[in-house]
Parts: sequence; C-alpha cells; structure tokens
Amino acid sequence: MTTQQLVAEIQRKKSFLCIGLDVDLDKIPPHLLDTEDPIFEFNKAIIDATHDLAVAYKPNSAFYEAYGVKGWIALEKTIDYLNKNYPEQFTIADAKRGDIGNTSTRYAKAFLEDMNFDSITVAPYMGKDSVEPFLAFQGKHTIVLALTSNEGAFDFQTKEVEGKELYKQVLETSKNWKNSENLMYVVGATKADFFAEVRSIVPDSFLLVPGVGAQGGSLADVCRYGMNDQVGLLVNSARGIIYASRKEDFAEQARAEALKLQQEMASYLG
Ligand SMILES: O=C(O)c1cc(=O)[nH]c(=O)n1[C@@H]1O[C@H](COP(=O)(O)O)[C@@H](O)[C@H]1O
Repeated sequence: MTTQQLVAEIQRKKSFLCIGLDVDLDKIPPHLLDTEDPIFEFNKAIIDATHDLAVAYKPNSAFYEAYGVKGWIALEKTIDYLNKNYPEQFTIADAKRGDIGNTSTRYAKAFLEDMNFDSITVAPYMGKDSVEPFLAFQGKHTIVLALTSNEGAFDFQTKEVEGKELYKQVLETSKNWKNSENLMYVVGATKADFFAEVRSIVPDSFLLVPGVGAQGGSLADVCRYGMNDQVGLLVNSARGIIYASRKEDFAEQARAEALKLQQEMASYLG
C-alpha cells in the first residue's frame, strides 16, 4: 500500500487507529479455547467487528512466536485473512528485527514478501546496512524505532551522541539511507513532550505511535504536537481495545473501545 492510499483511507474513515493484535490465550474469552485455532478465531472476530473504525492492524510477532508452530500458523492465517477480506487495511508486522545485511534480507523476505505485510518494525541499533535490506522492498514500509514508549527509552535513546540525542541521530541519519522514502518511525505516545522535536526533523514522515490505552499516553497531546498536514500518524492500541471483555460479547466491547478512539480522532481531523 502506498502512503497516498493510506492517507486516503484515513480521510475516508476519519480514523488513524491501528489495532494491536497481541493475543494472549490467558486473556481471551474462555469459550474460544474450545475452537481449533483460538488465536485466529479471536483475531477474526476482532477484525470483523472493528475494520470500519481502523486503518491498520499490528500483530506483534512475540505473541505468536510464544505459541510455537501453532502461533506462527495463526499469524499467517491472520495476515491472509486481512489481505483477502480487507485489502484496504495497512498491515504492520511488529517484529522489531534488524541484523547484518544478509540476515535482514531474510527477515524482510519472510514478513514483507512471503507473509505479505505492508510494513515491519525494525530496530536501528545495527545501522544502515541492517535496515537498507528492508527498505529495498518496493511498495513496503520500514518502521524504525526512534523514541519508544517504555521507560527504558531514557537509557540510550535520549542520551547525547556527538552533542545530539541518539533518537535524533537515528531520525537524521536514516533520512540519507537508500530508499528512505519507505521509512516510517515509532514514537511512543507516552513521549508527547518530544513530538515537536521529532516533527522538526521528520516533518513529513508517518509515525507509528503506540502507548495510548494500557500505557496511558494522551491521544490529544500526540495529535497536538505530532499531526502534520497529511495526518502522518498511526496511533496503536492493543490491550485497551482487544481485552475490553472476556465474555461472549468481547468483539462488540472491543468495537465500543475502538469507536471511542475513532470519534476522538475524528474530532482532531476536523
Ligand atoms: O513497535 C511497537 O509497536 C512498540 C513500540 C513502543 O515503543 N512501544 C510499544 O508498546 N510498542 C508495541 O505496541 C503495542 C502496545 O500494546 P498496548 O500497550 O497493549 O496498547 C505492543 O505490541 C508493543 O510491543
């Protein structure tokens, strides 16, 4: 999916909501555990109930890898279901990969080609030659961790390197990498104070913003400081939406939570 198509979907739905599909079998409704593939059944119900309110879905691979082969199959079924039934959705493999170039190429192939996600999250720690293999995939997007939502973001990302915070070095340096037009960045919703600085370096880039909902980030602040004239934001919530209820009505309740966020987003879109 191109950035222009994503922007058009955002305008059409008045939403820049990304729903995190972080499935934990201890948290899903117990009645689903009797089905053949509870992870997929859960995702399918959540997607069917929320697709008109969201423009993106982000399964985090950890929640699938944790269940071995069964989890991996459920992830494949989920991305296939999205691509087949809701091709207008922007899909994010939240895998946080990145390795020497030869290895990154294989990660990129697995997620962007074989599974056919629109994008993947990538850690920039190993530098240019670890990220460029992802950027080489045309029509796909590489979402680099810039300033993450967790407390540990202050351990390295805000420390100065040659007089400038590391996350700023990441933003500035990556702009010069090959195919950098395919870059997006992760900036946590809990770091609203930093959005103006981020925007001064990457005014036009899309930002994936996790951390509203369970982590307590403010959607209002993210929009105030992070939105650009193309919107430029995908705001993710996982637990705050998908675990709204453990009863039979779980998908309806997830929809109700998604609707609250979408309505707030619509108010900021004007
Ligand atoms: O890359 C991410 O999506 C990510 C980056 C970050 O800085 N913080 C962050 O929470 N995430 C992911 O976003 C999701 C947040 O989930 P909730 O806190 O349940 O809404 C999880 O899948 C996290 O792994």
